[in-house]
Amino acid sequence: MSQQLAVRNLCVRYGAAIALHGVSFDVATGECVAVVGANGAGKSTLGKAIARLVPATGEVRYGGRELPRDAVRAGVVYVPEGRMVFPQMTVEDNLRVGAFAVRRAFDWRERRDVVFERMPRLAERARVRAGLLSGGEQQLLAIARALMARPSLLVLDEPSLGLSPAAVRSVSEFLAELGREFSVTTIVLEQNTAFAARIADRGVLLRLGEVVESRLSKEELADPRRLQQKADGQP
Ligand SMILES: Nc1ncnc2c1ncn2[C@@H]1O[C@H](COP(=O)(O)OP(=O)(O)OP(=O)(O)O)[C@@H](O)[C@H]1O
Repeated sequence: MSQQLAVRNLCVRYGAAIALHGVSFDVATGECVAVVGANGAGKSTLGKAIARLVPATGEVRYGGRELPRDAVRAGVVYVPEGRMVFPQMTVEDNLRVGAFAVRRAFDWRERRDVVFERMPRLAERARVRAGLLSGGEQQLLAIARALMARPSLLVLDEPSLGLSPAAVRSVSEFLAELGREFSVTTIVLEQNTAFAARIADRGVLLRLGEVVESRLSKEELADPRRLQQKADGQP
């Protein structure tokens, strides 16, 4: 698999506070990589820095080139935590807004049909106001809205946050197939390591803004004791 994303020596400061400190890792085309770490480790900051939503120093190279400021146009879309669908708008209109994120002219209806075909639960609720959907359905809608921009790299911030165990299961089932269904590379920023282990090919462990380990196996992701040992610097 070719290397698609190369993050090199990424640093982000919020005033005097350093949130990311020389972060480097790669993601290959079609991979699903989970970035895990405790509260405040820098996961969201890393996702936003990759998607060019916060100022950073260092390099984000995508497809061999420096990722431009307008990352969405280059195919990189960030889905914030907390779902943030437009509650008063229908499911379909939420998708339509997602298509407007890219300024290329294309038929949004065609893309909607592709998304609905793979997400029948949303298709059945096309005319329902998004605020009436369950938490899990809203999370799926947030992902679907991002897919409307036809990304090649999706950065998902805590997709399991605030969901019931059943909703976590249905979102993880969808995400596990996402790469194949939509030819998309995925970075999932997660505190829920059991969820991360279910969907990701491997993990990157962050601690206090630094990468502790960039090649965690699925088995390591699923083992909280092992992760804690690594975060504590034990071999
Ligand atoms: N806008 C901001 N201004 C100042 N400090 C910030 C800002 N955003 C984040 N931080 C700080 O940067 C550090 C990393 O935060 P970040 O949200 O990236 O971590 P996280 O791993 O995503 O945490 P969580 O899992 O709690 O969402 C934290 O110490 C946080 O307080």
